[in-house]
Amino acid sequence: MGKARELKGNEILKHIRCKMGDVAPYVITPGDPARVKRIVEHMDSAEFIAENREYTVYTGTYKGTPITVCSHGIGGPACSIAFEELIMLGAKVFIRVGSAGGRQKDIPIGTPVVITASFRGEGTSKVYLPAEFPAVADLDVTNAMIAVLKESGTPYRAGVGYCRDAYYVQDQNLNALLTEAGVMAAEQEAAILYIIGSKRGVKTGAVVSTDSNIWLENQPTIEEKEILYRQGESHTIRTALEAMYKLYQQGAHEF
Ligand SMILES: O=P(O)(O)O[C@H]1O[C@H](CO)[C@@H](O)[C@H]1O
Ligand SMILES: O=c1cc[nH]c(=O)[nH]1
Repeated sequence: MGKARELKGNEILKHIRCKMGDVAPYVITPGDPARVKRIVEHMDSAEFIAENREYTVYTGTYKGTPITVCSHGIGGPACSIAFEELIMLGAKVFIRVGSAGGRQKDIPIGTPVVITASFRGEGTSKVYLPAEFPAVADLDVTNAMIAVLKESGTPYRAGVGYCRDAYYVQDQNLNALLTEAGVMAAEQEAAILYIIGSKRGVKTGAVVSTDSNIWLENQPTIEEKEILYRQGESHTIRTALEAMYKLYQQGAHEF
């Protein structure tokens, strides 16, 4: 396992602009900085730590669980920087709270999807580990999120995600193949998070709300999609926070 780089003294890291002591062992990472604020609203309290480029960071507690919320931006290079710097500062358990395109016809927009593993259709993760290595979420993190969704009776899906680089390129043959193989949702960061988790020895998982679905015959307007996505997002935020609480009770960060 490759260790994260060690820090020098009170070093402030270049991108997330945090230093030792700023980051909790439990980290929730949305892509969108605006989502950070919507997550933090549900915490007991949270302090603004730093804002630089696409990275906005708050640290606080949820039901006594020490949690940092840090946005990671869009795509592999941006998110890998956030994950690496957070790990250097002591992050141990990650949940990505994201958006994604539904890839099964029966997934309505606004559905929470727990990504249990991810197809590595992007470039960044291959710099860390060869393409044959599976991008898999930590079982305890995944199980905690599924338990929260089951307990609340929220309709959800769980399964393999499709992680990719080029948002505006659609390979229809690959899309059809992956849907046939049961892939649930397409997004751009879960595989990188899971591979960095394996490489650096931290626990990772992801829950996304679908904001679209390429297979729907009647495509909603962007405004209708946003309303449905936000309904799903409220479930993903609650799922991540409650899962972190469960994991903290289990001592998931003690390794
Ligand atoms: O909403 P976030 O978390 O950014 O996730 C998804 O949205 C972005 C693309 O619109 C990509 O980052 C993709 O992974
Ligand atoms: O990558 C992504 C993210 C959100 N929605 C999509 O359709 N694709």
